[in-house]
Amino acid sequence: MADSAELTTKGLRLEGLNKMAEGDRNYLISLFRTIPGFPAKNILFRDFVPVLADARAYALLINALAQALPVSLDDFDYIGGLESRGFLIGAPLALKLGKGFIPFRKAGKLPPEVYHQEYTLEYGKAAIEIEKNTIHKGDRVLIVDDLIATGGTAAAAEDLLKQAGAHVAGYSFVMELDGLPGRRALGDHPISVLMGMPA
Ligand SMILES: O=P(O)(O)OC[C@H]1O[C@H](OP(=O)(O)OP(=O)(O)O)[C@H](O)[C@@H]1O
Ligand SMILES: Nc1ncnc2[nH]cnc12
Repeated sequence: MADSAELTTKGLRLEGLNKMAEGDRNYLISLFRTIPGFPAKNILFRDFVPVLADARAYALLINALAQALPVSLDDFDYIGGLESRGFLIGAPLALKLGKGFIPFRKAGKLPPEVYHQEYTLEYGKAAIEIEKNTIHKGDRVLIVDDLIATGGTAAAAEDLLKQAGAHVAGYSFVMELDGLPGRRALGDHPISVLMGMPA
């Protein structure tokens, strides 16, 4: 496996991050990493964990997501975070926006009763669940995650909400892997991404 490399603005497609002052943006971007060959051969693993360890960068990231919301605050009731990286940004964003947070967990972690949905990842298969008593018919949920690749995880989140008679209000991602059909899996929902990059 090759060494990890710092992300630079070169090669990035800036969307939500365009709104940030250049100095802050370059600082934030310098704390993302790319690890080639992890967790499988031919995968460029895009990693934002170093951002979390840096108080300034973490705050910049959550502020950027709040500035780039794909819908207005009145258009959703909850933020839904996708385990596990989606928790690390979804929960602080929910607190900042004054919304409740719903964890979409990997299968087998939540007590019954749950809604259950299987899906396919860029490098494997998985299933996610939500607790039946945390979500109700008609609820509108803004789904938050660090990254959209194939869109399988984010689409599974919508399938889970449908089982409850609830709705996706929109999707908010930090990173989008360009060249993969992620957005096509999400229909017409409003989507915001902070930046796109090669898959
Ligand atoms: O668009 P997709 O092809 O579905 O891929 C994106 C998903 O993959 C990663 O999560 P992962 O399942 O690796 O779990 P983790 O957050 O627990 O690391 C990432 O955090 C997204 O949730
Ligand atoms: N290339 C990638 N890097 C980080 N997380 C991912 N999840 C799915 N694909 C990924």
